[in-house]
Amino acid sequence: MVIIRVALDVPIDRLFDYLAPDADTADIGRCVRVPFSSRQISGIIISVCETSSVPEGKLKYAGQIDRQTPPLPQPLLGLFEFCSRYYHHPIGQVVMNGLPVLLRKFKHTGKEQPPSWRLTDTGKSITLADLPIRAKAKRQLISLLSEHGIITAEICKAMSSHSRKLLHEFKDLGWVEQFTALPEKAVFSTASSPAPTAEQAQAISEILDRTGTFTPWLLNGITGSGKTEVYLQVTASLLAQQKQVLILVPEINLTPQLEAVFRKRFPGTTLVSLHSGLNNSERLQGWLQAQRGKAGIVLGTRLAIFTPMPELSLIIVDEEQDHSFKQQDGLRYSARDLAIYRARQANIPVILGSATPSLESYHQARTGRYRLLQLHSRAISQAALPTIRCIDLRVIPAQEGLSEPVLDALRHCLARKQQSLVFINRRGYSPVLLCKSCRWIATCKRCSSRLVVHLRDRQLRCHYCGDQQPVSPACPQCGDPDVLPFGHGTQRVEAALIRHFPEARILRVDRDSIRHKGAWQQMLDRIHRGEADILVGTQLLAKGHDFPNLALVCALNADASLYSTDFRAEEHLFAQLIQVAGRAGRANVPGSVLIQTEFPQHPLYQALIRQDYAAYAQAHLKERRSAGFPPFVYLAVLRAEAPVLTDALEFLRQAAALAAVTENYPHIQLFDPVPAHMTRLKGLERAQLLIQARSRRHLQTFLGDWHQRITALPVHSRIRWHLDVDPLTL
Ligand SMILES: Nc1ncnc2c1ncn2[C@@H]1O[C@H](COP(=O)(O)OP(=O)(O)OP(=O)(O)O)[C@@H](O)[C@H]1O
Ligand SMILES: [Zn+2]
Repeated sequence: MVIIRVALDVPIDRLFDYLAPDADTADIGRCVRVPFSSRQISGIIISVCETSSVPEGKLKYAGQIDRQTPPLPQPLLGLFEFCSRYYHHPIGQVVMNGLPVLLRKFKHTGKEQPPSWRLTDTGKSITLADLPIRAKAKRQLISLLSEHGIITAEICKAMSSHSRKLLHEFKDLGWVEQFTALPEKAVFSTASSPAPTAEQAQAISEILDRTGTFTPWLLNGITGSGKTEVYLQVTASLLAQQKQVLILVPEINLTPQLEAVFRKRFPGTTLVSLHSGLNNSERLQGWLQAQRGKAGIVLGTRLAIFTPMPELSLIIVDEEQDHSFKQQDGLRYSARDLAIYRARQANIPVILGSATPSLESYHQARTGRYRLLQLHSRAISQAALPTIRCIDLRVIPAQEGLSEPVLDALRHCLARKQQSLVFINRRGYSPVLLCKSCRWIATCKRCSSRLVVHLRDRQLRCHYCGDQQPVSPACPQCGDPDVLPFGHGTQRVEAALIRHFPEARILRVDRDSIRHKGAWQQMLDRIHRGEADILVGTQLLAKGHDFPNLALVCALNADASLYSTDFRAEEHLFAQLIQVAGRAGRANVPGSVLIQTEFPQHPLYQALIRQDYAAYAQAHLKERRSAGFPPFVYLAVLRAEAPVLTDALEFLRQAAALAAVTENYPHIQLFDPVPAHMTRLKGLERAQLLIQARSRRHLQTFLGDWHQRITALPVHSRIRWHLDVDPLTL
């Protein structure tokens, strides 16, 4: 009896058994249609076996197995399994989350290029003497393999079915493996690559010295130090060996630029770009090219970590500190952390690159678990780090968000025909609508948030749930017509700048202005062509960009996140300001940065002025250690939401009671359930329970056991809950 064990996209953490008389081990990793509670759904075959815990009479027959598409390779299945175990998320949902939609739906278009066979290292050590004289077919096959190195798909097809079966038998023994041949030798345009600086050369050679071994590198290079060039030259060397490279970037907005740089450098290499902006068929095509080894480079956002790449030899995670690498709903995985796992699994190097690494990664590098590579100076010899100065708003007031020194500096830049960037991390016109008489503030009905004024379309909008309503002409509470926008967003600053500099070409870049397709690329092109003098932008413009003529950066409302309750807020702000400051003076024009603040003496700004990431990180790590925060402890959060807050809290109390912490898990600390920082979201009340452990192992052992018990709790359908391992926000 042949039974297949299938991962299905259902919220139950186990595999499902089906009868499949025609299946064999070659079907592992293939998609299959199966009956599931009166419907047919798709799943992935995880294993093939002969027995099941389900009584024989109750087993159903599987439907069609998709043998057109190559099966998911074993390492990818291993990654899914790890991900399911580590994040305590149902295996079927993890697998299905990682696959292109069309593959899940059986609607693939690509024809399979059958893989070839070759001996593994174990296989190479097998000699004819190891095989009985009678086993003629086996002996022939081994001779054939050792003589030719490989058996191509065509030869395999021409062989007898018995020989083909033997190949699969050899595979089970670990003697042979299947692989998909890479296309002809990759071509690069070496002409366009600059001679690396001494620091770059050092980094490149150290990385290349350790290809083929699991080595996590932290490439900590200041802004403009040419980290990209390091990625490019290491990639060039690996492509020349017919290998594949995976590059992860935090945001879809960063993919086109990096993609352009890589395409230009490697015109003869197939580069697949995978990000959330693709349609289903584009995603599937890219995925299949990667899986068949045709794509030398895969570049994408976090989901790309699940791309099958048979010849994967390097993973690069650019801007590794970025929070977008962590998915914030459903399967809450960190693509950066999975990259480390995957690199270990494939025994290859992984480069985490950043000017301001996360404290977690920096700590790993300082304690020797990651290897640290540093680039201390800017790559272009004339370029230096910008000078940073604080403007004390207590002494020098701002009007419409802009202080006189900022206006002066902008004027100066305009006169010299240089670009400037006004950074304000808040879109809309103003973040608050306030009644002067009764202090009423417009708030969202569904969230604990204030409504943002979007003056152009005269709307109040919730940036959390998207709800909107017209700006009311009078205060709904007291009737006073004097309701006013309070505080500044990008639109308001743009309007003020237009008044101050009517002759300047001002370009606002935020999520509202890049909404329609193609707008983002058009804006970037305009900036690069020098068709904008003053850029007003949010964090969209803060990182990764290389605008050579940008001389001035002014940060307006940075203080907003200085005294946040979130223990990561400061780290995040420091990184963001270093990033945005780093946009200035990247080429031949010297850069300067002005920061408007009411707290110029704050240690964060003092460290920023010195642009000394290392000193800042070390001081902060000390604080984290004494306060008992990551990376010195390991966290998980159990979150619950319900229409009524007490229900959510009650559920968490029940869950806490299941933990029996003190007896079985002395290394685990459970905190009291509390309302979430943003208690109401999209009409639901949210609460959370923090779990802390001294080691990852302790945390995982506990969570595995606890999660099972919570799953077994009878929970009212009004309550939704999830576990977030290594949460970024509390
Ligand atoms: N060896 C080199 N010689 C000359 N120019 C170089 C060299 N390496 C990089 N550059 C140039 O230096 C500039 C900055 O490089 P890049 O954008 O890679 O910096 P980065 O380290 O990624 O910075 P950030 O962290 O700010 O994104 C680019 O214009 C790049 O072309
Ligand atoms: Zn809302």
